[in-house]
Amino acid sequence: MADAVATYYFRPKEGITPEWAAKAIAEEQTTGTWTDVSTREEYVHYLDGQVGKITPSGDGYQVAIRYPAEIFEIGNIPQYLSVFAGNLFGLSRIAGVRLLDVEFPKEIIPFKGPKFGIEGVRKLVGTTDRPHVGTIIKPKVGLNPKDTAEVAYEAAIGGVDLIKDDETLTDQKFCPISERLPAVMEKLDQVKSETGRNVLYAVNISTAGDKILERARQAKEMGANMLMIDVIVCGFDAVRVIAEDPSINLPLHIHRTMHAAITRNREHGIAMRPFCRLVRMLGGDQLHTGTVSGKMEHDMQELIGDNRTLTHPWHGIKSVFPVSSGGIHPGGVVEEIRVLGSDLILQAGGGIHGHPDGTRAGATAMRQAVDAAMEEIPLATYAEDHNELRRALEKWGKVKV
Ligand SMILES: O=C(O)[C@@](O)(COP(=O)(O)O)[C@H](O)[C@H](O)COP(=O)(O)O
Ligand SMILES: [Mg+2]
Repeated sequence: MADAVATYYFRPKEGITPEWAAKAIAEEQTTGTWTDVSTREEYVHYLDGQVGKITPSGDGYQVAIRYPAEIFEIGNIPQYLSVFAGNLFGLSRIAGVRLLDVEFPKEIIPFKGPKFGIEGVRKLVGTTDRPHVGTIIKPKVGLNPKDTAEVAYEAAIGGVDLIKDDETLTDQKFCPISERLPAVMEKLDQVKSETGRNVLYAVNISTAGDKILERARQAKEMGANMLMIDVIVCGFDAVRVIAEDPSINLPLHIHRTMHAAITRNREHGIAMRPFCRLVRMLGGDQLHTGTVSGKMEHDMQELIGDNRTLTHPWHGIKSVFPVSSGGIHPGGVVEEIRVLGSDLILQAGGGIHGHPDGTRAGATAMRQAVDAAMEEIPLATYAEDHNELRRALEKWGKVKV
């Protein structure tokens, strides 16, 4: 069986050699600890982590550590994470260590991956190559089910392909799923009969581990056409549980709220790339990865690589739609598409509901910006005879990255 290979950036503390630090990581994550122990029988050494070539990188070093496939309990994602992303982060003689990526051999991926993927989601929405436009209901929380459905209708009739709950909205008393979901789906049925367009609504089913499957099944019963999971706070395996359930068969929109506590620090933590691989193998159909023009901290080269990890051929597993979200507005759309391509979901909350003429105009302005980009017409030119876009550019301007 092929091994898994994890690549780390690390910076040893003063007086500690990179060789010592790399070995400490490999030991800590496999059969070793801080001192030699008499109980480590010869026959366990086939599970030892193997330190690869150490190369200088910025203020620190990069190293690839090989983990024998036998160390993994096949299919147990929490156990996988404990090996390549476990205690190593706490080792005091290492000033900082960041997991950059993991090469997973097929043998340790007994999962089916996305049920829909980019192709399947495009089929549901009826597109072939243009980016999808999505919106997040704003304000994040507080609206009652009736007003939520009204906002959803305005965004859908304005042209969005996707509507989603915000990451903090679940089943609170002021907007219970049992009222919100049917109300929104009724409005989307109305949009379908008025326009022929099939708009997806990602209802947020994030909840406790022992409840999430039942909540997903109930949402399906209530007519959901897409589900949303906050993967970091729910746990990666929650995605697998929902994706693998044959009775659910709905596309999964994966939000990564809390990720930045782990991914943002370039000296210490876990980059987004390993999370992209996990979400892809476990069955997420869409995943937030970041923007090049928005409000959240981002690194363009890392982001391009993360999106490639979701969309490029990989062990025969379906692709995942990257979601560019967070401070997105029509003035940034052209740059997002120029840098990240058109297999992309451009998602705007403030950038749609903050439009001077309201949600419907905001949605239309986003679609117009996408059309301008796809037809390679300068945004300002396109805005001359597209009023919604013109008004958006007046308010937020154009972005250049
Ligand atoms: O709450 C928000 O901020 C958003 O709804 C965006 O709203 P706006 O469009 O109004 O900014 C999303 O949660 C972020 O995109 C998450 O960040 P990321 O995609 O980086 O995980
Ligand atoms: Mg949000």
